[in-house]
Amino acid sequence: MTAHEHLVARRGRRSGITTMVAIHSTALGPAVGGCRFKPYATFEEAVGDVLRLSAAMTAKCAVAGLAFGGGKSVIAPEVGRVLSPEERRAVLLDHADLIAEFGGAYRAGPDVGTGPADMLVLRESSPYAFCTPESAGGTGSSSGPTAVGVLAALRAAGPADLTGRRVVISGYGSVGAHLAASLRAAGADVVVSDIDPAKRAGAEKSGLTWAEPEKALTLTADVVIPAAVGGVLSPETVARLDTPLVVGPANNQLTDDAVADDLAARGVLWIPDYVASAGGILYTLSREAEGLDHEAALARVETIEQTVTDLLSAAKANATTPLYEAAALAERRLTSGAAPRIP
Ligand SMILES: NC(=O)c1ccc[n+]([C@@H]2O[C@H](COP(=O)([O-])OP(=O)(O)OC[C@H]3O[C@@H](n4cnc5c(N)ncnc54)[C@H](O)[C@@H]3O)[C@@H](O)[C@H]2O)c1
Repeated sequence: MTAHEHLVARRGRRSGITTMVAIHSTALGPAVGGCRFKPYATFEEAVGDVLRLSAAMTAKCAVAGLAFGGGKSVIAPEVGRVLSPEERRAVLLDHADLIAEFGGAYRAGPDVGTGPADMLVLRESSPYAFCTPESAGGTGSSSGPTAVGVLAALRAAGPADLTGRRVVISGYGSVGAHLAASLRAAGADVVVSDIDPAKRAGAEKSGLTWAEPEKALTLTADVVIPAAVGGVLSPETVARLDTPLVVGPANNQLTDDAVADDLAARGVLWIPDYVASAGGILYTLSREAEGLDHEAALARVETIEQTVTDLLSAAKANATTPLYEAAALAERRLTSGAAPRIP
């Protein structure tokens, strides 16, 4: 894929905290991507993350059929620093100024560490933030539609009937909780896991089985769903997987693209994260940028099922992996400069 178009990092004039915006591609339209608010051990680590995540957004939008490009932004307070509400607001306003300088070429949404209320603060400087709270006219959290998209991908790749099937979800957060509820309602035996032990009681009360986080991904299961952080699929973890299928919303699950070949060699079907996790962005942009209503936007999220079906057929016909076919599809759309409008 092509090189990045822009990377700007700035120390905020109000907060003194470093924030950055990376635009990977605007070939199909303005770059969209979440604003991640988290401490990084080094500046280079934050830069690496924003570059990787923005490139994944280009592929996510292209494969989803959106006329948008890929971007991402990061707010990186020093490790261990606890921000007061005033300091948090100050750094968000600093970041909003940086976003405004791009004149709409980058548009932010919530990501790890930010939510709809933060998007409202970003909006104070420019209109370039999605997912403000519903009370403020936005579409709020996109975790529900993201879960709907993961379930659509699972329908294309997994067992037709989930009754009694064991599904392990690593990360019992917003998307993980939506998925757990839907999968349990579909009759699956759902195991959840999270690094936050406070979530255990609620999970067990909802009829879910709890697993320790360090073991979750390698449990014997019909489906494993990474729904926490990136970088969880490495050559070492893949060698210990005991499942035929991995599909989930966590961004950048592979430590390296070559891990997709390790997964295939072990007979594990892995649905590329940027394909399975596109439900949130599809829903949000369909509503907020294209003016579709709730039902029409959700119907667009469901198109992920057909996208995954097509990628699996292509991978079978060409003896490749779904990642190879997804990357090739993104590249074709980026080179032609057109994202086909998906109804
Ligand atoms: N929310 C969305 O619309 C959306 C869209 C696309 C992709 N994603 C990605 O999906 C993932 C989940 O998103 P979310 O909105 O549910 O986030 P969230 O922050 O609500 O939940 C993540 C959960 O993972 C837990 N966690 C963190 N590290 C863990 C570990 N090592 N093992 C187990 N649990 C761990 C956290 O305690 C938290 O409960 C993230 O990677 C996010 O980037 C989310």
